[in-house]
Amino acid sequence: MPLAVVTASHSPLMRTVEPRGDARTAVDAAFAQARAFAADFRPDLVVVVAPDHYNGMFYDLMPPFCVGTAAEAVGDYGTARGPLAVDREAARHVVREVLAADIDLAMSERMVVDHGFAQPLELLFGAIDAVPAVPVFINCVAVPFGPVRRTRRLGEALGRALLALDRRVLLLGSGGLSHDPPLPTLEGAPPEVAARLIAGRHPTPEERAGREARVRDAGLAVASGEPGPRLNPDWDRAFLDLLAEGRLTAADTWTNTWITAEAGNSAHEVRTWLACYAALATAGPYAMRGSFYRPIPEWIAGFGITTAETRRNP
Ligand SMILES: O=C(O)CCc1cccc(O)c1O
Ligand SMILES: [Fe+2]
Repeated sequence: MPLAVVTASHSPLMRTVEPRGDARTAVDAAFAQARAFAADFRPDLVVVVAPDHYNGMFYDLMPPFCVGTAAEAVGDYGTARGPLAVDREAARHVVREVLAADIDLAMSERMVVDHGFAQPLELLFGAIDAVPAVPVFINCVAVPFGPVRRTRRLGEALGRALLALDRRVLLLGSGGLSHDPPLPTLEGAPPEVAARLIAGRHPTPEERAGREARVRDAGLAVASGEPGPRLNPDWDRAFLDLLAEGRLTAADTWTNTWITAEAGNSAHEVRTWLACYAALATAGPYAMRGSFYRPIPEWIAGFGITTAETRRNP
C-alpha cells in the first residue's frame, strides 16, 4: 500500500492578521493544491503529527512522543473544540508496533491537542473530526529535546507500523519552518508563568484570551510595519531541498542548539515534517509533488506546504 504526506506550517495568526502583498492568496492556492492532492489520494486514515503549545502537554509530565488513542482539541485561537475522530484500533496498533521497534513513546486515552493538530485538519479536511485519525504528538516546544535523529527513527517505526495496516494512510505534519513566536520558557519564568507551563490545563477564558492577544499583537505589529520576527528563508529552503531529495539522514548531525540559533525556538516543529517523511520513505522511494514556501513575518512563520507520495513506478 502506498503512503502519502502533506506537511504544512500552522499559524493561528492566519485568522486575524492580514499579511502584506499577495501572501494570503499564495497560501490559499497552495492549500487548495494540498487539498486536491489529499482528495486524490483518498486516504482512509490520516496520521496527524503535530506539536503542542502548552495547551495539552505540560511540564508536570512532558513526553517526547505520545500517541492519542482518544483525543480532544481545546479550541484555541478560534479552532474547533471537541473530540477528533480517532481510529482507536489503528492508534493502539501504532503504539504497540512503535514500542516493539525500540522507540519509547507515551500513549494517552485522553490526549488534549491544540491548533497544532486542529488547524491543518480544518484546512485540509474541513473539520477536526472529518477523517479517521491517529494523533501523534512530538514535543517541539518544551525544552529539552532528544536528538533530531530520534524523530526520524520514530518516523521510520511509524511508517513500518502503518504499512502493516495495509490501508491508504496519509501523514499530515504540522508546524515550522523557521519561526519564533512569543512563547514563554520554563527557564527564568516568574512563578505564575512557570505554574502555567507545569500544569496550565483549563485556563479561564480571560487567561486564554490574554495569551492569544499577546501573540496576535505581535503579528499585528509586524503588519503595521514594525520590524519582523527573525525568519531564516535560506535555512527553510535548505530543509525543503533535503526532504525533496530524500536526504533525511542529513538532519542527523543537526544539533538542537544549532537549529534554535539558525531558525528560532519554534523551528523544532520541523521534527513533525521529518517524522512524516521518514515514515513515507519506509514505503519505498517517494516523490515530492508540491512544494510551497514563503516567509510570512506577519504570521510569524517561514510558511511551507509540501505534498509527497510513494513513487508509483520505482
Ligand atoms: O501561542 C501559541 O501557542 C503560538 C502560536 C503560533 C504562532 C505562529 C506560529 C506557530 O507555529 C504558532 O504555534
Ligand atoms: Fe506552532
